[in-house]
Parts: sequence; structure tokens; C-alpha cells
Amino acid sequence: MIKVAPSILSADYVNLQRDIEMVDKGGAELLHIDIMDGAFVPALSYGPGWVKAIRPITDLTLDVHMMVQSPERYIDTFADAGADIIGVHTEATPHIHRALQMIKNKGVKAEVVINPGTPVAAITPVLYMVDQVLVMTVNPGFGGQKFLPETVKKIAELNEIKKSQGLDFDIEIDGGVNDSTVVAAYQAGATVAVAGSYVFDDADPVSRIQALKDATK
Ligand SMILES: O=C(CO)[C@H](O)[C@H](O)COP(=O)(O)O
Ligand SMILES: [Fe+2]
Repeated sequence: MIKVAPSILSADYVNLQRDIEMVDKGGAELLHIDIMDGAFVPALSYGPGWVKAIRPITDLTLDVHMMVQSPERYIDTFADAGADIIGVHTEATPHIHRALQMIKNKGVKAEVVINPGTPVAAITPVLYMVDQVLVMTVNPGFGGQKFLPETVKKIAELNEIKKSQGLDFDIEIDGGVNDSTVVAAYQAGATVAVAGSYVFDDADPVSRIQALKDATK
């Protein structure tokens, strides 16, 4: 059964605490927080103040997805704000190894992220040091996009490397996830599913979390 990480990008910001408590009680394991800087991706979302504000109201694992150019500049700030996992895009820095080291040095779980156009080979040298790999299943930047089925091959490739090298990391998918697209990704080896619009655009977000779990029993 896949672990579910609702993305607050699609939550009701005015009633954020209500939405977070709802998905927490509804069986989610993580809370996905998308940081967009207006440079690495066109949109702006929110900064470390949001992570700091959310930290005391939930025990959910705070899964911070940094869509930020040169993420090294903000890793310590997000760690101090209370992130449990910090994800950095390999496309956003020439120093991915250093960025992951910085995350680990703060005692936070380290995640490397790849865009749909980036091959798994780009991150094989750092797989030994990560707790989670995020395979983007849409191009990052917006919620509500369509799942790219071509990305499933990369999940399978990553899972093969994980097994053959005896590595231990979660494989997360993000973008266009619903109870149908999650199935092939789960079969290929995904262990964590981010879902924004699928969960929060429904009148009953808890039923959507359960549907993702039911689809991956
Ligand atoms: O990183 C992201 C977009 O870049 C997101 O996590 C986004 O919230 C996913 O949204 P959806 O589930 O609606 O596709
Ligand atoms: Fe995300």
C-alpha cells in the first residue's frame, strides 16, 4: 500500500489548519509542501514561515519540495523551520552532492528530485546518500497537470538500482496522481504518492486518500 502525501498547494489556505487536520486523521503519512521561487519554476508559492507555522499543528512528516534555484541558499532555513524531508532538484544546482550533504548535516532526511526530462543516470552517483528520490511525473510548477506515463520507466529503473545495490530509499511520485495513474507507478516501485488536486479538489478529501491506498493494496 502506498504512503500518501497530500500537497497543500491545492488546500484552502484560509482554512489550512482544518485541511491539514483532516488529511492527518484521514490516513495520510506525509504533508507535501511545495516551495516555488518564481525562477526555477514560474510560480511563487510560500516560504519557510509556512513550514514554521505548520510544524506545531501536526505530527505528519513535513515533506518540503524545493523548486528553488540554488537551493543551498535556503536549506538551513527550511531545516530550522521544522522540515522532516528536504528535496532538492538536481537541475537547480551544479552542486547536488553538496546540497544533499547540507541537508544531512542538519539531521534532516535528504531527497533528490528529477524532472521528467532528466534521466536516472544523472543522480546515480548520489543515490547512496539519500532517504528519498522524487521522480516528477509532470513538469514542476503547477498543480492539476496530467500525469506523464513515460516517467514510469524511470521509476522501474530506479527500483532496479535500489534492489541490485541494496540501497534503502523511498521513491516518491508527484504530479497528476490519482487512483488510476498511481497503479502503474506503484507496480514499478513507487512507495510514496504526492497528490494535490486529486485530494483537495474533492468534497471528501479523506475518501481520495483511501482511494489511493485501495488502488495499491
Ligand atoms: O510539485 C508540484 C507541482 O510542481 C506539486 O506537488 C503539485 O501540488 C502536484 O499537484 P497535482 O497533484 O494536482 O498534480
Ligand atoms: Fe511537489
